Amino acid sequence: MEFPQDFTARERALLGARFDELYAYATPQPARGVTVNALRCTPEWFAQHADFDAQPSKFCPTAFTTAADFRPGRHAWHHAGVLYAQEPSASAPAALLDVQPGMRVADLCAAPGGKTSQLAAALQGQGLLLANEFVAARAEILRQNLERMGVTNAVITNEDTARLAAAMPGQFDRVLVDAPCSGEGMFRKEAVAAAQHNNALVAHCAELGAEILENAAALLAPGGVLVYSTCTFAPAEDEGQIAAFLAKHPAFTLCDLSGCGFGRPGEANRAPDYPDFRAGYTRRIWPADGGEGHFMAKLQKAADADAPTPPKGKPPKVPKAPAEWLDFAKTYFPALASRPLAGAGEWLLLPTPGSETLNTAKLRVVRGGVLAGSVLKKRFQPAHALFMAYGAQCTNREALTLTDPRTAAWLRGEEIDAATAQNGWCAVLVDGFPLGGGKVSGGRIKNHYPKGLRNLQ
Ligand SMILES: C[S@@+](CC[C@H](N)C(=O)[O-])C[C@H]1O[C@@H](n2cnc3c(N)ncnc32)[C@H](O)[C@@H]1O
Repeated sequence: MEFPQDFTARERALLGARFDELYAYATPQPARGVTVNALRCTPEWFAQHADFDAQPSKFCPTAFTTAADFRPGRHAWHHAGVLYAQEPSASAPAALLDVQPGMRVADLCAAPGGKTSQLAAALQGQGLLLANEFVAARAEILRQNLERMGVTNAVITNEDTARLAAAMPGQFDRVLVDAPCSGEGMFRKEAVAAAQHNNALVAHCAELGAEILENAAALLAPGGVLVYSTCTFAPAEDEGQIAAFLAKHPAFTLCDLSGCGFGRPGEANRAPDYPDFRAGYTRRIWPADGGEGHFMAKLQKAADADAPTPPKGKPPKVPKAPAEWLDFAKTYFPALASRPLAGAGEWLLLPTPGSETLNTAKLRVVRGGVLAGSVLKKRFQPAHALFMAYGAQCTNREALTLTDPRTAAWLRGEEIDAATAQNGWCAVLVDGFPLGGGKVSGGRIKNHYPKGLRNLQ
């Protein structure tokens, strides 16, 4: 691997003879893996039933390494949100945040959503997840991924983190900052990362990361925990960033990650201006450790830190549930019939429970719950998202398996035979995991799997 010159000069100066040891990749090909969605199954169930080679990763209990030529995006379990293609070391930061069901969690740099999916899985559908992405097109990809993973309690925003901090100060128990970075850990995976790399990019990313970290600190409740991560090695974005932040914020303490079971401690000569900084409490994954490269730090806000009063938002108007929805829900999803609905343009939305307590009125909200469907010509037309979130609870189901040829046909967008589903709407499932919905008539299921998501291979 040919590294950029500026990078090699800096790292050789910092590491001396250790450069060749730490930058010797542990695998000949870039590491590949999948992270299992605990909203769908346990890692144990996945390990027993996967029909491809998957070895547990040391970086996170729900992550697995896969063969270099495995294409997760073509697997039916990918479509069913059972797994998320994620380089194994990228699974480490979200797991460090120690998210528990019922918490309020914010992921500030969320797209495409690998770590957000892990946070959602840790919440187990209880509590609230604010998933923010600054770049609009990427926020749309984030939405699609969270829909596929069956996340029911996320509010997805497309915002500058400063606007989030102003609207919701002190509101979150956990905050993840997976900062936009100079990507030195991407050199081997993406040639463009090496081609675009220069010292000015590092300085720009360090500045942006510092801004986002400030806003993350403001969003965090007293006693709350923040994880900051990058996929780069640059001191200004890693140890230097965290040391400078701590020097400015006495209400925060650095948590010791040395017991995390992977990687190596952060390095003091990467924050030389801060002799009191405990660099060894932060964590690095070097190429020699089996990942492409990650840095992470965990910070806790003092329990007696000032708790700002957030500005009050207006409670949203709750429209009367249309009869078409109520009839549909009572027939196919009885547990949802009593849930409040919100309007989203021509669509009806099952709002994220608790989201009314967030002051999002002036924010760009991409999605604040699960799209239920729309009323067309006095008939309720269910959304794909409804089946992906609640398909396993649908009263009318067609159960497929990985080896059933109807599974591939369904994902190609074809009509399939119904073996168990009765006339009307039905959820289609593979191994019990949702693959969208269809409409049964005369023993055939008309395919409503969205065209843009079909697996045409
Ligand atoms: C390292 S990536 C996040 C990867 C993601 N956490 C995951 O696990 O899938 C950093 C993200 O930060 C976003 N970003 C860019 N500028 C930003 C800004 N000013 N504020 C917040 N996020 C920004 C990028 O678009 C990118 O999606």
